Amino acid sequence: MQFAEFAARASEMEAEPADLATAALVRDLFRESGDELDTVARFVQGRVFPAWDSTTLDIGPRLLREAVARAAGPNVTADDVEERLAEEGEIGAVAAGYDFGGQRGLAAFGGGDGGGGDGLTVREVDGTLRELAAATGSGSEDRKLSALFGLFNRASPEEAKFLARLVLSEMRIGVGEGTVRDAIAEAFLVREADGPEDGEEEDEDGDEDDGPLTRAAADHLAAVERALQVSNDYGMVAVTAREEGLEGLEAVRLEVGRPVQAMLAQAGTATDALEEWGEAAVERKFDGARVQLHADGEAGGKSDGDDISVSVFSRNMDDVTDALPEIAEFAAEHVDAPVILDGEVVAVDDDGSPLPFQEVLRRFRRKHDVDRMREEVRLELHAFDCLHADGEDLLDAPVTERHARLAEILPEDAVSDLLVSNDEGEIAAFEEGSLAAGHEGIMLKNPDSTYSPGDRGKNWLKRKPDVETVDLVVTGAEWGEGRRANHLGTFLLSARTDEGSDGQGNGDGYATIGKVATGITDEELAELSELLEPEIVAEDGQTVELNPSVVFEVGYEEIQRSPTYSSGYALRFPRFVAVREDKAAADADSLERIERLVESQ
Ligand SMILES: Nc1ncnc2c1ncn2[C@@H]1O[C@H](COP(=O)(O)OP(=O)(O)OP(=O)(O)O)[C@@H](O)[C@H]1O
Repeated sequence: MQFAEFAARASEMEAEPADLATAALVRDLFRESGDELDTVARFVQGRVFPAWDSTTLDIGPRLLREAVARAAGPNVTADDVEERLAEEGEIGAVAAGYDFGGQRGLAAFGGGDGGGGDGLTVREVDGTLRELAAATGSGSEDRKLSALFGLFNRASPEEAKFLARLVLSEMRIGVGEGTVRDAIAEAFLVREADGPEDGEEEDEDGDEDDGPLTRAAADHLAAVERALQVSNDYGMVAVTAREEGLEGLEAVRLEVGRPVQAMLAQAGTATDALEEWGEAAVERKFDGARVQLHADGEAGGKSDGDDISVSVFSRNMDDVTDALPEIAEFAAEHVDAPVILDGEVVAVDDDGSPLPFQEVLRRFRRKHDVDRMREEVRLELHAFDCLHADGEDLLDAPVTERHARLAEILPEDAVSDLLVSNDEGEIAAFEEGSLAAGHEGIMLKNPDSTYSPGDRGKNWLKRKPDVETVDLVVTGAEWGEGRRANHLGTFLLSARTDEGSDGQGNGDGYATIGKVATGITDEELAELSELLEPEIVAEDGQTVELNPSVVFEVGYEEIQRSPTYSSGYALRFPRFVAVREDKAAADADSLERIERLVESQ
């Protein structure tokens, strides 16, 4: 498929306000994507790699601006691009405003169709971006720049628009995960289930989708959803649906080495839990960072441990194996068959008492000096779930069975204690013991519930007595003054507003709610500046606008209604607690949660 064709379809999606009609456009695109279906299914979501793969292009807005400037011709500088960005508000529109094709190079000799002359293909764009992601070490920035320049130089304005957005992983075409899921089902499954559809073309206004789904259609949608949950690979699932239908989708299994999304919790109490389920599976809530352990070994047989290879993934499915060698070593030592385990890594002091979770995050971030850090911050694994053991997927097994499998795999002190009880008093005593031991609180789980990846449902409740903090996205900042002049000093915080819509953070997905400047040491300020500077999208005097990517945990005294910020709320006495390295912008707290917090004040 020509990239120009893909860009034209993306433009149609961008112009289409109705979700159903957008899904129909995606469906049609998928049906016509041929060999490039897997890539197209990722591109529509602004992804080059599958969701489980933590490889990134590692191209910040600054590098992209430079590439755009270079392709736009000798008279255009990165500063000019930045200026236009301040006017247009987003890089796709800026890129579409330059006439790359006519400038120079191959395109000038190609067909005279405004720059798409020597036809970029979807495959070629994908290949180049993948190569560019693999570039590391000295000179890699230059190589990235020239590879990007090469792409833009051959792009028409429409192609440039979506290329720029793809590079920043933000397509802004209203296509979220749900849309892609529906489009896969509709493109390759639902039609069969609903019987032959002669007048398909006439149905394109989306009317056909208005009625309730037929049973078969609902089952097909569920099969796609399930395959996606298990694999986190939209490209592979689309191709499987097309090539192997329902049966193929049902055969998609967990794979050791391919992380799945973590199951999440809501806040709740023992009373809530017992009312709902009759009894609860209660565990300590460890105050650390979530990890998923994948150990590969000989299925079915006890190996001697030498041929076990272990990967450790963070809550965002980033590979953190190298930063946490002792966790991988621990697993390699104890595991002798393929497993996928879920748990929490906690930092402990010399007596084994838990330290605040910020200490763990210092380890997660670490790329250099891992050995020294290993001495400084001791880590312990507390595993609480088992998703796969020895060739068997356990997602559909109940909590109690999964826990029992876990207890067979790891030594007792690495496995969370589990109390199954219907007695509030007994649960309260367990909670007290948990807090006395320095843990954060307790987790209450529905003993019969299955493991639903990525779901913040009602089957896991968390209970912690501490004052609430909120996790907010940093969307802006101000340069400091005096001795802090070289650092970003005051940070603008936003809550997510996209919950339930396209889930992608597209468009105006964030609403401001306050600024934080206190609670930050000089050393932290320097680190924060380093972290945030590459995310600067626009600057105006002291103020900078940031690409929403870094999440702060922030304490506060109260949340008030306020016209100052776009959320309609303001944090009173906000205090920086930590960077939530384990969270992406999409995991930050939503405005809906803020509203709930306001109600409960
Ligand atoms: N026994 C346990 N079972 C499940 N999760 C646990 C347990 N102990 C600690 N946790 C941690 O608690 C989290 C559950 O809360 P939630 O899903 O809301 O994540 P979160 O947003 O990181 O919350 P928090 O900031 O409260 O840790 C899990 O992600 C996990 O990191």
